[in-house]
Amino acid sequence: MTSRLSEAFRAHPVHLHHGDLDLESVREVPDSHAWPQLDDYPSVHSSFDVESVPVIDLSDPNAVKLVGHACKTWGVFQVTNHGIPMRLLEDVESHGRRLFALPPQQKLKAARLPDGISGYGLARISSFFPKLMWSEGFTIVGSPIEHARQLWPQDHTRFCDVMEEYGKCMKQLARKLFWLMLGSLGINKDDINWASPQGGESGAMCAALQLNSYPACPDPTRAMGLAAHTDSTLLTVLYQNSTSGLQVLRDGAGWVTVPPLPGALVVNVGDLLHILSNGIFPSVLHRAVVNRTRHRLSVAYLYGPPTNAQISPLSSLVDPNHPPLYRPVTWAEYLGTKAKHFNKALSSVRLCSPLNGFVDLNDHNRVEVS
Ligand SMILES: C=C1C[C@]23C[C@H]1CC[C@H]2[C@@]12CCC[C@@](C)(C(=O)O1)[C@H]2[C@@H]3C(=O)O
Ligand SMILES: O=C(O)CCC(=O)C(=O)O
Ligand SMILES: [Fe+2]
Repeated sequence: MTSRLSEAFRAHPVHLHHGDLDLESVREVPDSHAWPQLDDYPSVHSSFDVESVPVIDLSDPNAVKLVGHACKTWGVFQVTNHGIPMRLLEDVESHGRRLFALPPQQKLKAARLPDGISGYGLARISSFFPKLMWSEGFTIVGSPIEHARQLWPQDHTRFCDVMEEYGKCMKQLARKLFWLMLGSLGINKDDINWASPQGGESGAMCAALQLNSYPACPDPTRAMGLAAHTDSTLLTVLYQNSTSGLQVLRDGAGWVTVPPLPGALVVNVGDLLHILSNGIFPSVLHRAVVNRTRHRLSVAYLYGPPTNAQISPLSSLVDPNHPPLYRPVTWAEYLGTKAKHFNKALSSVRLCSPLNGFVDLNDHNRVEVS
């Protein structure tokens, strides 16, 4: 059976009520958006006493080693000298702003369908929480042209052109990052048949572009921008504007803010790379918090394998002391599992071998069997 990324959610429709609330204009956090226990872990802001997310210069001759270390210890890092022109980042940001600044009724014309993947709407994961998040999103898979026409009947091409160019540049960067990450594990292009430029027999690599908008919030201590999650990707490349909000969960340290650095991009390991690395790279839990005075925008490039390629722990990382921790799964299947089980998706594909002793979840450590 073959399927496309856009079909991944056919079997798992989510019916989210978009509501009539315009977050831009409310003066107080309404009950529908008030989260009772926001701080399940203490929040730390980068300061001298706390380690911060690594920043890696991609032109550094040591880049492979640095990337490998960051992936093993954090599952996230920032990159500079990544080759994406600043002008393009600014254009994507301004077109994103232009989209979210449209009147609510106009945006809803491009609403994501319950069983669809692209379009405007609340984060898919909203259905798992009793309270709504303080954000709006717009997801692009393939061409955004149909939705853009709904948004701007007279003038949709500028938006489409910028997003298309951004997608192309991101694809190259994501590919480069993917091979740097795997290179650090001693894996090269001959070791994975589905990852050749044409995708071997299973088709080309797939991706989604996610624009996220977080309006300023009258009481950020009670609202959640985007609830804690891991990405169902191989890796994600995130552009965040100059307003901070992204936080990653660090073992033993709590939530660590990833500070926006001008021109830098945030790269995180997703669930599928965690599986591929047989647990060596943690899929980092992250969330977005909101700001009292500033509107925040982020753009995530969610990079994955061909939708029907079987992803399983790489054979060179498996031996009697390191049994495979996960069963093979396709991206299409995994997205369905995520739609159903959300943060338990990863443990649901974990092999419960008596050897590895039912270790649950993305435990951030490889299980050593002696
Ligand atoms: C290719 C993807 C990956 C998706 C689903 C689909 C399109 C949109 C992505 C996100 C983006 C926002 C967080 C997330 C958790 C969500 O709700 O939508 C992501 C999800 C995933 O990584 O699972
Ligand atoms: O806005 C952010 O910083 C995080 C966005 C994110 O995690 C996502 O789109 O998957
Ligand atoms: Fe994410």
